[in-house]
Amino acid sequence: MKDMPITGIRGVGPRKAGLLKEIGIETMADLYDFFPRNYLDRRTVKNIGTLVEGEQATVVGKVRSVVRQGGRYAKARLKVELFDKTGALEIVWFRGVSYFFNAFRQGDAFCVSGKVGYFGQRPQMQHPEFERLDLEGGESPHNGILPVYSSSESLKSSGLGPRGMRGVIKQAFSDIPPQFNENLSEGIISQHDLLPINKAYRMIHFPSSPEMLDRALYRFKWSELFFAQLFFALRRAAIRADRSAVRFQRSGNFTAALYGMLPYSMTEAQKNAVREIYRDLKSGIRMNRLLQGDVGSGKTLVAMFAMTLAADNGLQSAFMAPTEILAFQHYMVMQKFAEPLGLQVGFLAGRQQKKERREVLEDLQTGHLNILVGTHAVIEEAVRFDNLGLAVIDEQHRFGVMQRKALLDKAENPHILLMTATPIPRTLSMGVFGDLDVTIIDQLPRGRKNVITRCCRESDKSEVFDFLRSEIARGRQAYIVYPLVEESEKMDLKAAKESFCQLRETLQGVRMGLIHGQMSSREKEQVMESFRFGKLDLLVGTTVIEVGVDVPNATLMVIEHAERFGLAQLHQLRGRVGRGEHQSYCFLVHTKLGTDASERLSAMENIGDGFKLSEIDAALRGVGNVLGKEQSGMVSGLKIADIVKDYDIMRSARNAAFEIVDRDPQLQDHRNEMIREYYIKHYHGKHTLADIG
Ligand SMILES: Nc1ncnc2c1ncn2[C@@H]1O[C@H](COP(=O)(O)OP(=O)(O)OP(=O)(O)O)[C@@H](O)[C@H]1O
Repeated sequence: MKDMPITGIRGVGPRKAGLLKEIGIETMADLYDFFPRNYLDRRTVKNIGTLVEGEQATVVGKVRSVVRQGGRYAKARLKVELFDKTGALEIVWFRGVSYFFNAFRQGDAFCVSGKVGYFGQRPQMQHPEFERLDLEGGESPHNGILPVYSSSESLKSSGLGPRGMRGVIKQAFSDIPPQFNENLSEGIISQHDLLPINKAYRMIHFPSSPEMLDRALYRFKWSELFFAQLFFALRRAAIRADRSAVRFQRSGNFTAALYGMLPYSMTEAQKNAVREIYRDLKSGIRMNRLLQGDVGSGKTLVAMFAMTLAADNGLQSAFMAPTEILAFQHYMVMQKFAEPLGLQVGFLAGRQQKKERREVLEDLQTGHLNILVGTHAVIEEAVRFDNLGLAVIDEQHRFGVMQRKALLDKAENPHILLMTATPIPRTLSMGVFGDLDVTIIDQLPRGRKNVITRCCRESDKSEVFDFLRSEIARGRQAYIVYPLVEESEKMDLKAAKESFCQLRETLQGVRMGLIHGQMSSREKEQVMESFRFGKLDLLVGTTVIEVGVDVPNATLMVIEHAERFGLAQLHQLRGRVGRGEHQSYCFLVHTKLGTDASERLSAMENIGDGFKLSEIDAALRGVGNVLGKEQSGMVSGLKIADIVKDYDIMRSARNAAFEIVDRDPQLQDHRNEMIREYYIKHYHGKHTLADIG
């Protein structure tokens, strides 16, 4: 029945069916699932006499007059006067005058929504949303709630505007009253006080009261989020059910020695992260954990502890980073820790000489190497481990699913530690990383000071340079970063190179280096190394210095054309300073500022916490854009629920989903049959961000 074409509905012929197909409605089921985009209800309908300037309001009234003005030489406009028993409202159109002229007829009733302005003493709305009502037919928001369906210009002109759609859907429900298959168990429905599915469908289309509408919306949001979380719960259970991951039995000498040689005390957040990871590794269940930390929070050390525990248990670790600069930097840090412990660390990247590479591969295969650090070179076919027990993937979102999987395929069932320095709002974590265990490092090492951040104009640059000189005179180092975006890559690079030449003139005596993506890996690494070892005072570059670069003596970051960067990127760039005990500074140099850019830069001036900034970013750009394509899988699939606004509903649905899977990991219990059926139909075969095991 639900698969039947909509031409079965009285009044829907081939022409209307063709138009509906354009908006994705072909079958009866599509039509039932075409939920209203909005509702007009008596809680929001106001009397015309009570309208207040500036408010967004809905009114219902009858057309008293329709006047068309202007035309050939003067600007055309249409004025419609709408009245109710408390007053009159003027509605004005400056565009689409002919179309609207035909839409309004004297005596017809309309419901209009828009922003209230005042013209003289009279309330006015310009270009409001409107709907014709059939008051005699009982269509009045005063009598109940009126669903408003999305429509398009072509649908409207063919009688399928919101009103026409209402008619079609009403007909669909009354011709043969549909029966929907319940997809939640009785237990869940009563425990969470949800509307049964048949009632929920009816109430979402034809709510009998505002309360019923709220309950119908709640039911659909809840079940949508429930199945999304069930997907996570089942994925997680499947990974945990696989008990073949090696149990790391004990912390041994290496771990103790690493702890003993630390030049600083670990933060509580670092200690907690290590504890959680150790608990996983020793549990005998495969670890699948994401370590999310703000910039400079010390994730590398946490990873080092995990890899040291692997070594204590005679197992190898792999550490994969997205760029050579990063991989090499990690290699050096790990080498520094590992050498005194007697652990062997190898490095693998595309640029290596054949002989060097052969030696690394041999040492890896014979088990001589404890840790292999590298770029995606570590997933190449020729790379064979003796006994890989732990795979660490830094900046995990910069690798594709296949690349991450390739690393895990290097052993039977290695434990997985994913890392990211791009915080996402905590509230989103549950919806995005729902099947991963997440550890957050939200504390910076003791003694770190906030990076003092200031916006300045091009014209203030000479002061910025004076400051830069004084920092360098005090033995500190600095970065100047230029934007480089794909669309204008050539021009941007040219600008960065030219600016570098000019800077040489302006900042004579300052030892400076240039770094950008078109240099060879070796050239880049040479410049980086000179900077790291203090042979350069100033590093001028494009965003290759964005993520992970760690030079604690650098205290000044100047970002040119800061208005062109996103918030997350600005925060990452700023994170390159403030990594040692010295007070650090960030100057955001900008030219013209639009509203969004100005909000971004002011957020940077006032907020240092990456998690808070990510929330602002999500509010400014939308959740989907912040998460990026791959990460927003579940978010973009949501039809009715909103991952941010419906956070509480998600929490309730998630608890329910995880409880069920805890008790019944295969959904075999007959009480879960309906859930299972629906799940298999809609979710089977999909994958998540963590779906790499
Ligand atoms: N507990 C600590 N006390 C003092 N310094 C620390 C501590 N932990 C790490 N560090 C130092 O802080 C700096 C940042 O650490 P690390 O490079 O691991 O940060 P991160 O979390 O990877 O940050 P990013 O993502 O910005 O690269 C390093 O120089 C490191 O030696």
